[in-house]
Amino acid sequence: MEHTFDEAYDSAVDIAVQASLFDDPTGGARLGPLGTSVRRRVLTDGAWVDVRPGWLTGSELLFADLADTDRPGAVPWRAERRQMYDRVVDVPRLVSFYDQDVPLPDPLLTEARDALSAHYLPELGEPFTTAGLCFYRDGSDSVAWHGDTIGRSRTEDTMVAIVSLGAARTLALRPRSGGPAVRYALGHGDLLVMGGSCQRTWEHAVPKTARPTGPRISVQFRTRGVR
Ligand SMILES: O=C(O)CCC(=O)C(=O)O
Ligand SMILES: [Fe+2]
Repeated sequence: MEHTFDEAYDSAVDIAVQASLFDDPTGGARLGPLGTSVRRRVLTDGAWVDVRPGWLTGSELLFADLADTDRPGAVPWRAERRQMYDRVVDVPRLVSFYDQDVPLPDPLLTEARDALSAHYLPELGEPFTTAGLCFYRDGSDSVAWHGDTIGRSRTEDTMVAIVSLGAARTLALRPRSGGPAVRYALGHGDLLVMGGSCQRTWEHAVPKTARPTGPRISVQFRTRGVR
């Protein structure tokens, strides 16, 4: 029997995928190095953004686990109302917050947090301790313009590290002092870190989109006493 190159290639890929799913409890998800693969963009007013595209690869199973509400240890997703400045607003997305010392819902998230803590320790001076998870079910889920200014971040510089899973969504940032927004399309496995004065001097948002969009989960790692 003759095989074309493509058929032979396809079956080899099938076997490789099945083998990795079978052998590896993470389903083949991997964190790449940080180091010099992280690119910094300096914004105005002492704010900056670091981006590391594709930091996490092969994370389809991780996404499915975080989205699955029936499995043991499932993420306790809840609808959110949030105090923003002087108002309480409806936030159309699901959230879950893992405080310091609460085990994260997947060992890969613990690995990610620890890798971020190690990479940023010289500059940040403290580890990332908490994880906020957000679930944007489709393009009509979003988060309005805000800074993460609850706690020390109201007055102090800090870092918020976001790992994005699932469908790509835009994370937009704009200076509070006025001026153009900057936009990042955050796709599967991308890392974005907001640093310096970013929470105080800039705002960020995940805008709604009319384009058909699959679900996205974002994981935000923060330091102690920062929301
Ligand atoms: O989903 C994101 O990437 C951003 C979430 C966010 O800004 C927040 O929860 O404070
Ligand atoms: Fe935020």
